[in-house]
Amino acid sequence: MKIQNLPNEFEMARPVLQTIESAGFEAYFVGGSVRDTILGLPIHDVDIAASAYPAEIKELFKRTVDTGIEHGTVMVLDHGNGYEVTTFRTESGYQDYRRPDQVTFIRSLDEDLKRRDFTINALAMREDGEVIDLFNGLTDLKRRLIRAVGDANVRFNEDALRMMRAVRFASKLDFSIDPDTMSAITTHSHLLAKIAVERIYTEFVKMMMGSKPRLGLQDMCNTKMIDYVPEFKNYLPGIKKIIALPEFRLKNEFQVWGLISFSFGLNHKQISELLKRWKAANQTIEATQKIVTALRELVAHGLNSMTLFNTGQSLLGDTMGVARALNISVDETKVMQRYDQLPIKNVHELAINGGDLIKAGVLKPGPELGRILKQLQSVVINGELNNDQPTLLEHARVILSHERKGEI
Ligand SMILES: Nc1ccn([C@@H]2O[C@H](COP(=O)(O)OP(=O)(O)OP(=O)(O)O)[C@@H](O)[C@H]2O)c(=O)n1
Ligand SMILES: [Mg+2]
Repeated sequence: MKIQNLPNEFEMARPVLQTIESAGFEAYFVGGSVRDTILGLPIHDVDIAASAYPAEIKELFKRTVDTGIEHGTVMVLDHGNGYEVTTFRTESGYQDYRRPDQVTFIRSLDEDLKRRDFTINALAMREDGEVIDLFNGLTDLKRRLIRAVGDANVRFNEDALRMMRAVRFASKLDFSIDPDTMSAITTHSHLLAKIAVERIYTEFVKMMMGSKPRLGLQDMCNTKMIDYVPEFKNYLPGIKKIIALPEFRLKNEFQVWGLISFSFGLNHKQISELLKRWKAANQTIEATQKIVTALRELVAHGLNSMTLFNTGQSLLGDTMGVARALNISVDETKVMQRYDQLPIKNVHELAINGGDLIKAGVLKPGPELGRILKQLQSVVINGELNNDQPTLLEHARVILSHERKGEI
């Protein structure tokens, strides 16, 4: 098959392939970009595989970076763009079912394609658009099937993460998993316990952001993979709840963890514990906590102004996204209108700051300042007082005098 009208990303990279080929080597586009182009999906980057060894690639181009040279990958810089060129290789010395320790560079495309995970990922494309398809990947793309290259048991023994990749691609592309491949996943699901949590995290989040996340979770349950993700231990009822939801789409990582934490019924501390076990970034933990707080209020009595303020516009958008997924009915326009009408959107918009309070002789520098400012901020946000400096100075004085009287 020959693909006509290649997306621009391929056109831009074409000179790199031509340079390699004119030196007498072979070069192809490989991996996800070929798969996604045939499916008519947008692509982000192109991967190139070549028969030239890394040292030979480096001789052919003026500017290269050794991004992963021990695995055969050299980044070629061309017209301001970087292209990863990986030497054809076989992988050996897989240790503990993780990524290979050793790779052997080879000159044969066939051997390189043979070591790849799924038939739809084992396509190679020449710079003119001609597709090399040794394992019926094109048929599987048409049948919408995830099928291991060769013996699925061998593929998953080589790299157990591939089992998560199978459910990730099935969810992302709305494909089914070939029965032999599925049964090999069930046989080897325990090997997932050996995989670093960070690698599972990436695949899991991508799966949840796919078009069929519920099927992905169901597949993880059916194959028992879920039992070997210790981060989900004790949360099976929550997972079942998500599977029982109507079909949904999530836009980003925050929405994924928001949906999960809400469905698991977690409080802030539990969210932090769960996500720390997943080695999530602090930003993700905080965002998830805010989304869950907002969701709880939405369900209970509607969002209060302080929560609108604390959540912020972008995470409010994510909260609406999760509410939609959870089938919680919300008047989204009204929520956003109320946010737009908040008297201040961030702490800098408050008409008074610590310096002003000190200058006016209300307070001395110290920890009291922050506390009083927080109170002023909250009366403004709740609409109890106007956001102007004299009013707020006066209110600060009132708070302090009440407090002092209270102390006596
Ligand atoms: N555990 C893995 C990871 C990758 N690959 C091969 O390396 C290619 C590139 O890997 P990667 O970029 O991780 O995946 P893509 O298929 O390109 O998907 P994505 O859209 O997520 O980049 C895959 O297509 C596949 O041929 C593999 O065989 N086994
Ligand atoms: Mg890729």
